[in-house]
Amino acid sequence: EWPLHGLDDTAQRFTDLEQINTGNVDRLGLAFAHDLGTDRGQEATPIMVDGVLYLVSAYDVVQAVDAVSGELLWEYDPQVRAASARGCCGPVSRGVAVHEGKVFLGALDGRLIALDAKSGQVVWEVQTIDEADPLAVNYTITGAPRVVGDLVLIGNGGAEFGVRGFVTAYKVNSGEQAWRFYTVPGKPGVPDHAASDNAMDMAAETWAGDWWKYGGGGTAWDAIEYDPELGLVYIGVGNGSPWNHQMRSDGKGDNLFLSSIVALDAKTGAYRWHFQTTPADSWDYTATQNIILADLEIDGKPRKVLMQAPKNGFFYVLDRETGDFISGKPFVNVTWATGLDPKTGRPIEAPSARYYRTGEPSFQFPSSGGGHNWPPMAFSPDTGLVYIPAQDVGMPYAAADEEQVIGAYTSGVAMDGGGAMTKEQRDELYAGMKGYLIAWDPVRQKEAWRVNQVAPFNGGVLATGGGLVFAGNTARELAAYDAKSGAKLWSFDAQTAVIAPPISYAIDGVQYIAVLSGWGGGWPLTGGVMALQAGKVVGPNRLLVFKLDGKEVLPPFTPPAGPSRAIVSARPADEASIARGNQLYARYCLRCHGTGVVSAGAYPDLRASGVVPGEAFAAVVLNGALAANGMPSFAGKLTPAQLNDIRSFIEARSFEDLAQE
Ligand SMILES: O=C(O)c1cc(C(=O)O)c2c(n1)C(=O)C(=O)c1cc(C(=O)O)[nH]c1-2
Ligand SMILES: [Ca+2]
Repeated sequence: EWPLHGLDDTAQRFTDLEQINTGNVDRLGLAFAHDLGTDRGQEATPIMVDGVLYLVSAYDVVQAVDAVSGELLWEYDPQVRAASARGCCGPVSRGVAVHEGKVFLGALDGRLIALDAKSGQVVWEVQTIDEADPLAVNYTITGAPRVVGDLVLIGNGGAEFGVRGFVTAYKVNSGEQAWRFYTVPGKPGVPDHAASDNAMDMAAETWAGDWWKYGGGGTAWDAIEYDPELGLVYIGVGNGSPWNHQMRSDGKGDNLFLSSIVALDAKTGAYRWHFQTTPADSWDYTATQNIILADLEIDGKPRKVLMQAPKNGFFYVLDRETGDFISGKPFVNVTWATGLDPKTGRPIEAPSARYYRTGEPSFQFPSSGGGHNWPPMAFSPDTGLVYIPAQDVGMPYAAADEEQVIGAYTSGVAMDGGGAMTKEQRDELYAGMKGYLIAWDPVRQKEAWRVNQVAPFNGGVLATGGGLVFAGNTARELAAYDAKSGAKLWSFDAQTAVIAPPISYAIDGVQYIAVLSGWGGGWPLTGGVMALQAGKVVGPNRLLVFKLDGKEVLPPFTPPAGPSRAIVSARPADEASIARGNQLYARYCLRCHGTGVVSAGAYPDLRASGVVPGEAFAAVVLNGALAANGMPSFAGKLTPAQLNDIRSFIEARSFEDLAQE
């Protein structure tokens, strides 16, 4: 079975199944494919219990599927399409949790929902966000809930818009709240009456200014792990809100517990220890990335460790009993820091890194997308290696001078819609982008091997007792590699990108590999041209299940043609309007419609949208004509004059890229 998000409490994503192995993986074939019926990103780890796969696809649609036949047993749709423009990265989910006959779903709109595992009927649901909070509309849930004893834990996202992060534990049977832990302090003098109270007194000493206006950030939008032996829960905490430390905290203090791993008492939520990977985060360097527990021999002594490869580019090994730093080294190109203090693990920052101090734009690796993002890494105790879907992508950081707007992208970093860079600058940025599967030795803190991918932002990883590593990629494949050498032994044309992590299970003596295919999440939405590096990779979303000698074939698929024709016959004349439109586009539109108004395929390409030049544009953007499809109304946020500026910018980009001779 595959009962927990990371398979078991170690969350190593290592199955000891070995029927499929290095000697026969070339015989691996499709057992069945199941259409998910949605058209956005697939990020979830399926859960397999009692012969049933529990999936959650885009828009949080949950399905129970027979794990041998592929028959759909039931489906539950929480109806979150209208909320799908909330959050940074599309209507994605990283999975459900299944426990004693219940399926738990964290829905995009903030609800935690318990379903009956047999029927898919709702047993209970709670709204985890305080709807009276003026920042409430900025919250989302994309992560998988985690069951810990008789509690189910869930965090949230939204730190690109202005929120205050927290994790809440609910009783599995009733949905009654057991405890809540805030990750950053609230407004001074306003008590929380939460499990985090004492820790927040300590954390508040590391903040300055009036950060609570923007919430401060610290969202726990992905990793929550549990060590039953120690009774500790480990929470991966995200970036500051806004990113810009000057704007958030007057440029003062480490801002606990941003970009930290925090250990809590599993029963009460009380603080136990923390380790901060990026003090005073200013780059969206979350420490929400997946956490793996292992027992490693280090300097001749057995150590209970926890491992993480957060966005900031350093691979960390910590003592999971105490939070003590054991070791850390860069696993990708890192320019914002020159290394870590060998005793404390505190980064030694490059002088240019804090763009708000220098007043200069500062080009740094990794970008806000991270050296490693949410696609989970895996650890094989057989090889002693961690397998990381990693990347080198740089990014120009500069302080924003305009006022930040709650409810829009509120990073405090100057955003460019993709119109201000010269072609040379863009080419340089794009040429530096690389994606890898890196095998990392956590004891020696050294790379063992790496596979070069076609483009960055590739799939999560599964390691197996058959000596294999499975990972999808943005070049439309699921692939298997030799865990010792990285040699590519097998691949399958999935007709679309595979970014979700594969799982494995066995039924009646047959081992299966299962994965969701489908592209979405942050990169294809915002990346624009950059995200097209691997070509057009949006295709049918499916559950794909493989076994030895599987004989099924996918129906043929032809990717849709790209946009071909400009929507205007001349570039708009008003350059000032185009420039204003570039800024407005960056703040309101880019996160779905892409840098430079280039769609990587997940959403309509506005450069070729007949809606933009006509009357319908205002109906869609200001009056919510397509709200049911997830395109929200921007009434009250954008004036008709601003809409005109956005139109000018889109038309200019359309003419630049698509005008016919
Ligand atoms: O700060 C946050 O609250 C937050 C939330 C999320 C999310 O919930 O998906 C992402 C991020 N940040 C983020 O920085 C990021 O790179 C990211 C990528 C993705 C994705 O699904 O592809 N989500 C998120
Ligand atoms: Ca973030």
